[in-house]
Amino acid sequence: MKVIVCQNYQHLSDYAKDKVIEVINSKEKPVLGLATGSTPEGMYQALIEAYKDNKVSFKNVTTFNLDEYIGLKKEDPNSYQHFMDEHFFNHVDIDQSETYLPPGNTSDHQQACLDYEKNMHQHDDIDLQVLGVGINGHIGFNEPGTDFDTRTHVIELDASTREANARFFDSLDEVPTHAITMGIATIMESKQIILMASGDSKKEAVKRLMEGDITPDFPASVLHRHPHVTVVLDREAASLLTDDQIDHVLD
Ligand SMILES: O=P(O)(O)OC[C@H]1O[C@](O)(CO)[C@@H](O)[C@@H]1O
Repeated sequence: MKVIVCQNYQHLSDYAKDKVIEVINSKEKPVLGLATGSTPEGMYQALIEAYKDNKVSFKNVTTFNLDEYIGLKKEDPNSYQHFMDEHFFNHVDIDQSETYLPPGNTSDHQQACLDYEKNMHQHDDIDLQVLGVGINGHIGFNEPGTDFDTRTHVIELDASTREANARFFDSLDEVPTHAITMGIATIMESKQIILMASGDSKKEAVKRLMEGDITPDFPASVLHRHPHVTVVLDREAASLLTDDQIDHVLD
């Protein structure tokens, strides 16, 4: 696991943008794993700007998102489909029939999980998976206690996750109680992973990631078992790390 510390959120977003472009330019038909949440917003904005400057094209890119709330329609402003459309897909030349999210509003969610996995297997493995991390260590919506061998599945959201995400809804009651998420085994099949964390609220999670045991109680810890993970932090998120836990501090 390589740990990079950037000076601020903009630099972190640019670093992640460069990584995505490098992967896209290294393959004829790249497959990206994408995340939602506040953390990757700056990266998406930087990618849109790079596209407008003719520095990258998404024409041949396929994307699989990590997760989606159960019970929200695609058009709901809080659905992750809506997030991706607004923050990224609608602003670049990606073929939207090659952008996939787990469906959160079907009559049979178990079948939807199987179908999502099947679809992923019909494509090449994910070349680069973008991850954020929850304050409780979740990756995707794999909450503490999730087995490391899980594939795409339905999960009940932790109270702390619903509270953290309530900022996007009118009230806590409106935050869905369940979601569909790629499983931990699904995520670990990606060829390369970049995990971003920004801000003071993530410093404890980052410290635990670097110092704690590898345990389902802290799902992000599984990433120590992956051969190609880059953790990109801003100074606040890295503020509890010691110098020897950091590989590079970028100017
Ligand atoms: O980037 P944020 O908004 O802090 O969220 C962190 C993580 O939490 C989730 O949004 C789920 O709550 C993930 O998709 C994300 O990676």
